[in-house]
Amino acid sequence: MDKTQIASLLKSCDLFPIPQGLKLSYGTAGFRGDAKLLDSTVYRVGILSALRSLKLGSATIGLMITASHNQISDNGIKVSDPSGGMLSQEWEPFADQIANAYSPGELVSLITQFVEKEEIPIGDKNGAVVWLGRDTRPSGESLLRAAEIGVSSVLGSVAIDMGILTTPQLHWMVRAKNKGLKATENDYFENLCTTFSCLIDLIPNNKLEVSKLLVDGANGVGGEKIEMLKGSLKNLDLEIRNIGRDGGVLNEGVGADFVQKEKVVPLGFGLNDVGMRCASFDGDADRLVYFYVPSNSDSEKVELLDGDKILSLFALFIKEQLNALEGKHSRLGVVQTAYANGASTDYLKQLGLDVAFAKTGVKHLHEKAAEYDIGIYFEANGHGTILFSESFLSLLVAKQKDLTQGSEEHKAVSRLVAVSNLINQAVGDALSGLLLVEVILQHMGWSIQKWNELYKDLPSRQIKVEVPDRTAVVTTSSETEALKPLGIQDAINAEIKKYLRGRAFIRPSGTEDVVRVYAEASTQEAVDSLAKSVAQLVKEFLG
Ligand SMILES: CC(=O)N[C@H]1[C@@H](OP(=O)(O)O)O[C@H](CO)[C@@H](O)[C@@H]1O
Ligand SMILES: [Mg+2]
Repeated sequence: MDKTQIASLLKSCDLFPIPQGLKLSYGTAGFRGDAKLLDSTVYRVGILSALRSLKLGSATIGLMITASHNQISDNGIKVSDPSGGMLSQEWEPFADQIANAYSPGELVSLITQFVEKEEIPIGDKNGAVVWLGRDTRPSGESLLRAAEIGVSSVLGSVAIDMGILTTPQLHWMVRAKNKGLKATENDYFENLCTTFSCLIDLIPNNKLEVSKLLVDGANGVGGEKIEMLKGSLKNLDLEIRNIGRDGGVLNEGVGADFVQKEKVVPLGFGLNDVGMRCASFDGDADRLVYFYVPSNSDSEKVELLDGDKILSLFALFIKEQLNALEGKHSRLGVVQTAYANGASTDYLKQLGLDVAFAKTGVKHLHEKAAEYDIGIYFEANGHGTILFSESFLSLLVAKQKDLTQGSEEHKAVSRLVAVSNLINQAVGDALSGLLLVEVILQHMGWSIQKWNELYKDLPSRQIKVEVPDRTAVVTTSSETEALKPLGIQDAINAEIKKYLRGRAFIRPSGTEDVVRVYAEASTQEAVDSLAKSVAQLVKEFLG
């Protein structure tokens, strides 16, 4: 790096001093924390994004300012690689180092070393391009300015403010841009509408009366965006609640994370909605869960259809289309994490599917799913998507041209091609996921209750435990056994043994300052008691 570049960095660096004692880790999905403390972090990730773009031949990189399901006072950053997927994990240690570098001198020296090691061409005629997006958090606008300054402090780099977006919209746009396709927000919406309508037209004997779907927008960006889309969707009757107007607070008693973890109705929903099909987004609309209020309900409890159930519905539909194809045997695989309900895994295996497991965090699931011709991945919390390999998709497109129009095989191939265009292959996307669920339910002629009957969830419970230092918990690579603190796993095993179909594990969260406890057992009473005793052990060993 030459002197001008170093001077430019030192100058902008002075604008964003790092708060005393701040210690951040890239975590499960980027940096997160109290928004008031994040200026320096966002500025530094702006620099990183520009370097990443330069490293990859000035490809467009995405930088999203969001803290997803966290409380409104938090914020955070997610970086999209040119493929639309998460930032390559190889760059995470550098992200950690610069986010925590204390003095401007230390920061610039880390950057200089990294630029040399990675042979990043600063000052070449093509500069970096970084697209910035943010969710609806009030802190987003000023943090976005910090990101812009970070990007621009790398000579010749351009930051473009794409405005308020859902996380998956930005990832989709970055992916499309780098593929040389149309990549505006409007193109995103248009693609959803066209492919959805194409799938609707392929439904055999579609005479169904479409029943209303109630959507909980988490008082965030997802609610706003689906409201924009609503008028252009045929065959879908939507009522959107929790759009963030009427005084509702982002993620407070609403949203996919709340509904999935607490299994109760979000605010704005209740006994008047008994039996209705409902869907819930998280704060940046990359997660989707469904639920309904059961008719025997006398409380706020809901019947939850989580990511596992969405995965099962998708798998069933894709498998049905693949079965209609003659010739090539395709590799369809599904990917889950340790949080997947045991009953869902049994069900998927029973369908004859290849079920693989990955660590928590979509970056891990995505990587694994990309190994198949068609790989479907979902976290239980509702984050997931379907990946089609380039080679398999080319084969489908060629087949679609060759086959006789109107034949069953042609219809099946056309459905698969349309799914590959509808579903956001960059990253899990509540909007595109919702449209696919809706079209499949119409295709099957199923109500939400019928869909729920695919299998019955084993009772499960999740608890967050606050401890002085969550990093004291170290797990095996599968995350299902704790290696540290010493002795805790034996104690957990002793608890598990007391319960029929008992399963439990602990891991430190990568997005919140807590240790997570997950448990399953044959009855709700049993699982509550198992989760409680494991949480107690966490307190004893770490408290
Ligand atoms: C149990 C759980 O839901 N964990 C979530 C949560 O990660 P944690 O590392 O568990 O905090 O946030 C991640 C990002 O949204 C998501 O990928 C993950 O599944
Ligand atoms: Mg999210």
